[in-house]
This record gives sequence, C-alpha cells and structure tokens, in this order.
Amino acid sequence: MAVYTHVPAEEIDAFLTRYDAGRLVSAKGIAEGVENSNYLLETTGADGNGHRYILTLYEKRVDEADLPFFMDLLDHLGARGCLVPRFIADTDGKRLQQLGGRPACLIEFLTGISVTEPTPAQARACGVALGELHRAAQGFAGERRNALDKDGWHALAARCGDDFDQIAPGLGARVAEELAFLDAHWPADLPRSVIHADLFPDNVLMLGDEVTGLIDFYFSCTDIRAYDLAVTHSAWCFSNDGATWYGDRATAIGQGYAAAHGLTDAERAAFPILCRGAALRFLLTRAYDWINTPADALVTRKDPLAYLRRMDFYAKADPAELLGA
Ligand SMILES: Nc1ncnc2c1ncn2[C@@H]1O[C@H](COP(=O)(O)OP(=O)(O)OP(=O)(O)O)[C@@H](O)[C@H]1O
Ligand SMILES: N[C@@H](CCO)C(=O)O
Repeated sequence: MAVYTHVPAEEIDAFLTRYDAGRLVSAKGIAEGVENSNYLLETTGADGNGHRYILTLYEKRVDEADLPFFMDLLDHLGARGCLVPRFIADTDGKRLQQLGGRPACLIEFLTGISVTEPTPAQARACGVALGELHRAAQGFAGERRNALDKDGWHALAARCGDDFDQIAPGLGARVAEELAFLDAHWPADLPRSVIHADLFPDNVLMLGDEVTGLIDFYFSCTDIRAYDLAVTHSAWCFSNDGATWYGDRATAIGQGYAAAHGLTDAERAAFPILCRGAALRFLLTRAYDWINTPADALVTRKDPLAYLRRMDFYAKADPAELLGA
C-alpha cells in the first residue's frame, strides 16, 4: 500500500474549496506505488457532472524544491501532445499546497490500466510513447541532476555496506564488482536529455494496445537519453522476478522507440552497458529499501534480487539480441 499520510475526508473536502473542482464525493487511498501517498478523488465537478482527480502527498524521496521542475516539464510535454497528467492550479493560480503536514498537489486523472504481462504490441506502444516523450522534451529548458546517477549508486552502495549480504550471500561483492565495471565502461559522450527514468509498466496507463497516460515523473531528470530506454527495457522485458527474459517484448520496444525517435549507432553500441547500469540502479534502491524497511511495514518491499538476475542477464547477453534487429 502507499498511503503514508492519512487525511480525513472533511479535510480533503475543505482543501478542494481552494479549487474550481466541486465538492468531495469520495476519497479512496490508492494501494499501488511505494513513494508517495495517493488518493483517487471523486468530486461533483465544477459543472456538476462529476470529475476525478489524483491527490498526491509527497513523502520520503520527493524534494519539494523539485516540484516546479516536474510541473513545468509536464506542462511542456502536455503542450506537445504527450499524454501526461497536469498539475492543477487553485483559484489563486497556486499548484503546490500543504495538506496533512505534507506538500500536496491536485493532479489530472488519466484513464487506463497498467499491464502486468505486456504483450509485444503493448511493449511496442510503450517504446513509441518513450520516443515521443524524448522528442517532445527537446527544447525544455529545465534541468535536474539525476541523484541516482553513477555517483549516486556508489553512495547508495556505501550506505548498504555489510547489510547487502543479509539479502543474499555475496551480494556486496557482486555490487562492488559491477560498480567497478561501470566506472571503467560508462559512456561519456552520448546525447543527454530530460528523461523519465522510471518508466515501469505501472507508470504506463493503457487501454488495450493504446497508451493512455504516462505517469509518475518524480525521478525525471537530465541524463543520457538512451539510459531511459535501458531503464524501460529492464522493467518491461523480464518476468517480475527477473528469471525469464522476453526477447519479443525487447524487439518490440526497440522497434517502437527507433520508429518514434531513432537511436544512433553509438547509443546502440553502448546499450548493454546502459542496461547493466539500469539494473544496478534498481537493485540498489530496492536493496536500500529492503534493509531499511521493517518486514512488517504496510508497504510491500520490492525484491532486489529480481534486479540482480537482470544485471546478470545483461552482463552475459548477446548485445545484438537486446534490441532485436
Ligand atoms: N494521473 C493519474 N491518473 C490516474 N491514475 C493515477 C495517476 N497518478 C497516479 N495514479 C495511480 O496511482 C498509482 C500510484 O501512483 P504513482 O506511481 O505516481 O505512485 P508512487 O508512490 O510515486 O509509485 P512508484 O512506486 O511507482 O514510484 C498508480 O499506479 C496509478 O494507479
Ligand atoms: N520502479 C521502482 C520503484 C519506484 O521507483 C522499482 O520497481 O523498484
């Protein structure tokens, strides 16, 4: 579950009076997600026809100072045709509020469901949507450093220290070995851009084979553009536990992205390394959360070893297979 901050319905109703959004009809905590508290709100709507909103209260990893970057980015992408949720301004034009002692925003609700077992057609649609996002991001003036870049991975690994081996014997040594490999091989000169950086299936809303929304931009930042494709690849092309690789999804994502945006030869050549970095990034955040979240906490911890298996796969994979032809 992810409702860390509980807000009484009366307080949400009072909060809504700042907006042109109607009165609260229902407020339901959303179980999915691990980072922030999210509520699905139903209101009477400004026109009395009923309306849905997402109410997000920002918790541990989102820095309030970054919210204007995310807001401006979603405005920029939305204005260029990307299906992304806008932050809604109150009647004074204010988008960032405080609620339940947390920074809070009212956000546009997008329809669609996130798939758990993507078909190749859905994977292709995701690749196209990511390519279109990167096209639309061109010209966006905002910049945000990726706190989870290679330096960030080193810092996180140091914080996990000896505790890695509580998760699996030898994990600490394997992480150290991979960090050393990436230090020696991480590409320096690939094109950079604003990237989503967390485009997992649960952050892509779909109806059938159509993408209806891209959500959860709270890791978006400026980094190597093709690294975003590597993050998406690592999330979409394996079974959840990382034990099974689905080459048909990978080919579909690669073809969709290449059709919508294009990939340079240098990006293709560096792709296996970028995938190893992506796998290590999620291994590390999951390992850190695993070590620092009590086993009986209400939030479900995500398995770090599912990303160790991906990392091991990428380390041995035939580079030609990763993106198909
Ligand atoms: N704009 C939106 N429109 C519709 N549903 C949304 C929207 N934003 C969030 N949701 C729903 O809320 C859930 C959690 O949202 P989100 O992924 O942003 O949370 P999070 O805590 O940041 O999660 P994560 O663990 O993926 O980082 C989503 O899976 C989706 O079901
Ligand atoms: N998508 C991340 C969690 C949110 O960043 C993961 O599955 O580890």
